[in-house]
Amino acid sequence: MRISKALTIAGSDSGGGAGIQADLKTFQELEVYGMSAITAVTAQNTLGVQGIFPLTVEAVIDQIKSVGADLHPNAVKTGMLFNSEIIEAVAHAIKKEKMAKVVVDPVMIAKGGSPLLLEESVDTLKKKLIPIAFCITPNIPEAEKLVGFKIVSLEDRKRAAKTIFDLGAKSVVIKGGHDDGNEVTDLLFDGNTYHLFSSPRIDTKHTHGTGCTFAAAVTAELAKGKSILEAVETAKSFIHAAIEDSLGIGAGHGPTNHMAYRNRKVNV
Ligand SMILES: Nc1ncnc2c1ncn2[C@@H]1O[C@H](COP(=O)(O)OP(=O)(O)OP(=O)(O)O)[C@@H](O)[C@H]1O
Ligand SMILES: Cc1ncc(CO)c(N)n1
Repeated sequence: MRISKALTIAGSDSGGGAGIQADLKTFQELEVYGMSAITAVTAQNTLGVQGIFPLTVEAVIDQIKSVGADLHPNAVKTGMLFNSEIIEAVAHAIKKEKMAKVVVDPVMIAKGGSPLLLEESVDTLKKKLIPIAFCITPNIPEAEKLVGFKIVSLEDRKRAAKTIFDLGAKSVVIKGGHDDGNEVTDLLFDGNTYHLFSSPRIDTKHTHGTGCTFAAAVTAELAKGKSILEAVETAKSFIHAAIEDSLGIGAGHGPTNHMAYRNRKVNV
């Protein structure tokens, strides 16, 4: 059996709904072998982030090197990177290991408001990581930080996607979870065309880790050799099912159900 392989370079969420844990669960559900390089350990649950413990640059680099030297991932995802030193080290290690199909989820702030990236590190992200991204998946507030203007209309969002594309990413998805309205629309710009992916907005507070899960699904599909258009389409279906069938655990913003997409396929 030839299995596709994906590496996530991200923070650990002790609550299991976001970060490394969400990524590995998503890879597994999409039948991709998952590997991890942990950048920071967070003490976190559905109520918020209680502690952040970044790893040393050496620890982060060594994990990426170990995976690169032996397991050769078909695609890579980055999530919480926390500071400029880690961003630079990750960008350098990805290039050195010649890893391709890099999906950058520019994680900045957790749902409860805790910073998962230092404010001063946004510039490093733009200069070092975006130029090597095959795809970048900001939500609306993250995209605003990257481009420096407010995103209100669809035209603003298209202009923002083009601006981020011009920083060097091969494709850009600006997610619509933070927009309002009855529909949630994600916008993909692949350098030529703007594609819209819409679904009904699910009325729920259980959206912890939706961004990580969506980007991990894109990464898994790219690892299998799918096009960016196909990968985003599958990721949108995956996250919609995961939110719709959420597990209802924890007293705050609960996690999504990573098993929902597979269960639905099995039951049709
Ligand atoms: N209420 C909702 N109903 C349906 N789909 C949603 C909802 N909220 C988010 N999504 C989908 O989930 C994905 C993630 O979008 P979102 O903008 O919430 O990301 P995010 O803010 O990065 O998430 P995170 O909470 O992990 O930081 C997108 O594909 C979006 O369309
Ligand atoms: C570790 C980690 N990464 C990303 C997010 C964003 O959802 C989070 N809450 N925690």
